[in-house]
This record gives sequence, structure tokens and C-alpha cells, in this order.
Amino acid sequence: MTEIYGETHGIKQSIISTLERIYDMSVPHGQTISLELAGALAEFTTLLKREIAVYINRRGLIIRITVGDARTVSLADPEGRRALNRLSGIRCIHTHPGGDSRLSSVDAASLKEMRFDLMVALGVGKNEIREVSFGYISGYKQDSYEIQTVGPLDINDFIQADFNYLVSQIERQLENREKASELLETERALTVGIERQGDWDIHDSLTELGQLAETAGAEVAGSVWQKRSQPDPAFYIGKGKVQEINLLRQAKGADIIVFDDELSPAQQRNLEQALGSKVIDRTALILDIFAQRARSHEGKLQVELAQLKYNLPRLGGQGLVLSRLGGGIGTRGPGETKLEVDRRRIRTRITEIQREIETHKKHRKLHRERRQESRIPTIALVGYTNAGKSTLLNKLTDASVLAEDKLFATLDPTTRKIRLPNGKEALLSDTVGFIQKLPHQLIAAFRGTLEEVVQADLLLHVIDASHPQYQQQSDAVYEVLKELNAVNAVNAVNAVNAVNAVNAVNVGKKPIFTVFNKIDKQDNPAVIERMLREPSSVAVSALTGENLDKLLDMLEIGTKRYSRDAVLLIPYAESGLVAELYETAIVNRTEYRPEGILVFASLPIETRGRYETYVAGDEYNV
Ligand SMILES: Nc1nc2c(ncn2[C@@H]2O[C@H](COP(=O)(O)OP(=O)(O)OP(=O)(O)O)[C@@H](O)[C@H]2O)c(=O)[nH]1
Ligand SMILES: [Mg+2]
Repeated sequence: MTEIYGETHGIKQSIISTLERIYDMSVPHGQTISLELAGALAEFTTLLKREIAVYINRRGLIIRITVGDARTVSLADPEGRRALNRLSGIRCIHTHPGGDSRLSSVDAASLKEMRFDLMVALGVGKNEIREVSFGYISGYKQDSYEIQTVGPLDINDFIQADFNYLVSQIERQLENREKASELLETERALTVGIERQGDWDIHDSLTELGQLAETAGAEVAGSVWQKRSQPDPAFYIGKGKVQEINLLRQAKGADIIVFDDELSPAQQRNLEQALGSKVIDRTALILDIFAQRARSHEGKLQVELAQLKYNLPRLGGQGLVLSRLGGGIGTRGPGETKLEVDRRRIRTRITEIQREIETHKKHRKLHRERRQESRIPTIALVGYTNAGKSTLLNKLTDASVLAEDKLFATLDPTTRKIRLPNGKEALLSDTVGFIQKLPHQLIAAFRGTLEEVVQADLLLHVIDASHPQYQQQSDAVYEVLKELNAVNAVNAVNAVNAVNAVNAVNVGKKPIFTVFNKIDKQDNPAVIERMLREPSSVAVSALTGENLDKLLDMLEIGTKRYSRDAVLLIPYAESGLVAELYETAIVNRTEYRPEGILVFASLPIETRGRYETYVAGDEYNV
């Protein structure tokens, strides 16, 4: 077949003849279009000032070339009609002479009607391809095909993308379309990890990874691990293991492989190519869970930011993210929409989000300052995910924060007033739970929210005492605290030393109390006794309320330790100090006397020395 179809009238026969030579250009397997073909299309488009379309089958052969924009009519089923639940097996690549590659409504309509594997538009200007956009069928809902469009992208990013995986995923889903209204419902996952010295026990880590995969909505079909001193730079695991995973994947019908560490973009790409299957890592999994769970506007922004930052270096033009366009874990953003996959747009969005988060942060700061003015000490609950922080907050403050037996039930901070036995009040904040290998992007993005922790006067570290790995979980919490503190340049050194201690009082200047929770489930009294040998610790059950009175007593002492009530007499000549005290201490009231200004304040211990000479007595005779 060497005929040129469409609006060919008025085109010189000599040009038609050279156009016909395009039929000789085949596209190598695994590529969507070759550079040579793209170049030829750009030239002819510039010359003719008309759209040119080529239709390519899965063997890479060009089966039809048309001029003009009538795309559905001219392609009369060249390879025989395929079953309705299959794609046509043909991709349409065509040019837009105006330079703008975005798909038109005609493009979208013919994609649906012809069920092309892909509909690709090349934006052409002056003999070259300026940008590329493409669309594909992403599902079948209410009797019609849904499509997803992507781009504009750079031609170099697009050219090597391998869409075979995407196309096969779509076809698989279309085959079950009576059952499935959406692509990729439950993904079947294999978990993969390596066993290293000094790490978590591999079984514990993979069990947790499996829980994470289930929380994200996948089903765990099996797991594979290997002993190695360090990950392989190209494949994370050994090459032989890759083959083993491939066999297991086929045997178990798994469609997604989840790795227990963060993979480098290269490892991920290599693995995806070697396994011909979607590959994600622990970080992407955690980000996906956060994306599904984020509720507040700020929470959603933070997660989206972390996801975009994670994806950016992974858009290597190798089809890595493209291969995931089908949907499922790793593609979901915190809104209803899928994650952006275009580099330029990702960068713009990152800047946008950062700006918005900054505004939120300022509001939060104002809010906190106002709260500080209300002179109430603040306590932050920290701890491993599922330790019982929200349950404890609910029990102590009659709040109704969602608490459930799931990882990452809480993402947004909640702060409630709590009354201490001596009648004084404190503020108690619930925060997002931590986990081992918590993604850096996430910690960075959540810094605004985690300010509650950084700024609190006192930390309450909640540990699930019934969990077999409570020690390691506790260490992981200190790791995150360290990272947070390092970021904020507070207490970094001390926190490092505390990493291996299950319990550390006073990490830097911030006191930490340890709450061993769920003792109703821990029936070995020796274990509890051993836990309580740690200083500043208490064993409670947030569920039954056992020992919560002890915890409150401890908080009373803790908040007292933080400050000491004193009355200061500030001479009028130094009245600037009063403003300073408002900043550094809790000022309860002031009185103007002939001899100076009386300030009734609670002084943080560390500022005590500075004001010593002004102390007029604990109880000034008023
Ligand atoms: N048996 C028992 N279960 C508890 C106790 N405290 C909490 N739980 C259960 O542990 C699960 C997790 O509790 P949450 O309060 O949601 O834990 P969290 O620390 O807020 O978890 P994230 O928000 O995911 O970080 C829930 O099913 C609670 O009912 C306890 O003292 N005893
Ligand atoms: Mg919670």
C-alpha cells in the first residue's frame, strides 16, 4: 500500500511521490515513533501547511498516510475489525501545523471511535516538532470509552517511551469491562526486600510493607527477599532474583511489584523494563496512601507537593511514568485527578503549591502566636503509626478524632484543650504518625503541619507496648524527630544520641515523656515492668482508661517543669523587658506600680537566669 489518502488535491505529483516514501520507514519495536519519521512529518507539514497523519500497526509498519484532518473516515479498518473489547492495534500519529500539540475534540472523538492504541499529535513549527501530546483510552464507563490526555511533552522525552505495557493493561481491562467500570481495580502485589545487617528484620519489614500495600488498596500475592550487604545499583536486588520475581509474578498473576526501599530512578526503570510490570517503591506507596487519605486542603497540598517532587526525577522520558498511566497505586493524586506527568507543568505546579503552603504556614504561625499569648503550655503527641495517639487524645479531651486500626489514620493535626489535675490547662495536639523509612519528601512537605511537634513545650511519645517491634518503632520515631529537628536546627545533637534509647528524657531542651500504650493487650507483667524502668514513662491503656490519671499527673509535673510561676518587678527604665517577656514567657497579668511594672509570669526554665535579678518573690504581696 503506497497511496496517499485524504485532501491531496492541488499537491504536486512530485511531492506525493516523496510523501509515499514514508511508507518505507518502519518504527523499531518498543518505540512509538522514530526520529526520522517525526522529522519527515515535520518537513512535509511545513511544506504543505496541512495536517499529515500516519497509522502504524503493532509491528511498527506504516499502514496508511493521510493528508488533512478527516481521520475517522479514511481509515476503513485496514486489518479487519477487531473484537469490541480490544483496541484497534493501530496508533495514529498526526501533525498540527499551528505548533500547538494539544488534542482537538476531533482527535478525541476519533480516538474513541477507532479505539486507537494511542492518538499522538505533534505540534509543528518551521520544519521541527515543537511539542507532543497524546491520548489513550483509560476505561469504559456508562457505555462509552473514557480517555486520558497527556502533554505537551518534549519530543525527546516522548520518543523513547514504550507504550506496550500501557496498551496491554488497557486491553486486559477492556476484556473484563462488564465487571470493571474502571481500570485496575484491585492490584495484586509482590513485595520485595533485602536483608541487611543492622536493619529491621526482613520479615517484619515486609509484613509492614504488605500492610501498607493493603492500606493502599492492593492485595499481597507473595514476597521475595535476598540477603545483601547493599542494594545493587542497577536492579536493587541481584539479577538472578529479578528472574525469580518474574516467574513468581506470572505464577501468582501479580501486576505490581513493591520494593521495600526507595529505588533510584534508574533502578526503577531497569526493573520495570526487566519485569515488564509496574514497579513501585515504599516511598511511592506511602505517598499514595497519604494521597488517598488527605482531607484538609493543606494536607492535600502537602501530599501533592511530595508526590510531584518524587515523580519529577523519574520522568526520564523512558516511559516509566507513562507506563503507569493506566492508573492504580502511584498514579493517584490527593484530589479526584490523576497526577500530572508533564515536566513543565509539574514545575509550575510545584511553585504554585509551595507558595500556597507558605501562606498556610504564616496563618498557622499567627495562630500559634495567638495561642502562646493565651499562655497555655502545649503538648504534642508523637509516635509510630497505629500506636494509639488519636485514641489517647479522644480519651483525654473528649475529642472525636478518627481512630482506627489502619496505618496513617490521622494526617491532619488536631489540637484540643486538656485540663490537668491542678486545674490548669494545656493544649494537646495529635499529629500524623511516623513509620520507618518515612519519605524525606513527605517530611519536608509536612514540615508546616509538624511545626506543632517542633514548637511544642513537651512531647508525649506514644508507643504500642503490645507490638512485637515496639523497640524498632520507637527508634524510627526518634529518627524522624531527629530529621525534623535537624531541619529546624534544634536539639539535633542530642536527638542523635537518643536514637537507640527507647526512652529519652529531655531530647535537647524539649522534654519527652514516654507513654507505653495498649497494656491491656500486653499480659506479660515483666515486660511492662522493664518498660517502666525507663525514666519519665508511664504504662496506660487509652482504650480502657487504665493509668490515665498517672499520665495526667505526669503531664502536670511536666508542664510545671517547663515553667515556674514568678512575679517580676521591672523598673520603668527597662520597660522594654516587658515586651520581651511576652515573647519568651507566659505573662499572666501586669500591674503598674510606682516602683515599676509588676509582671506575673510563668518563666520557661531556660530563661530563668536572665530574669533572676528582677524576681520580686514567688508571691508578691499585692
Ligand atoms: N487494645 C487496645 N487498642 C488500642 C489502644 N489504643 C488504641 N488502640 C487501637 O489501636 C488502633 C490505632 O489507634 P489510633 O488512635 O488510630 O492510632 P494512631 O496512633 O492515631 O494512628 P495513626 O493516626 O495512624 O498514626 C485503633 O484500632 C485503636 O482502637 C489501647 O490502649 N488498647
Ligand atoms: Mg491517629
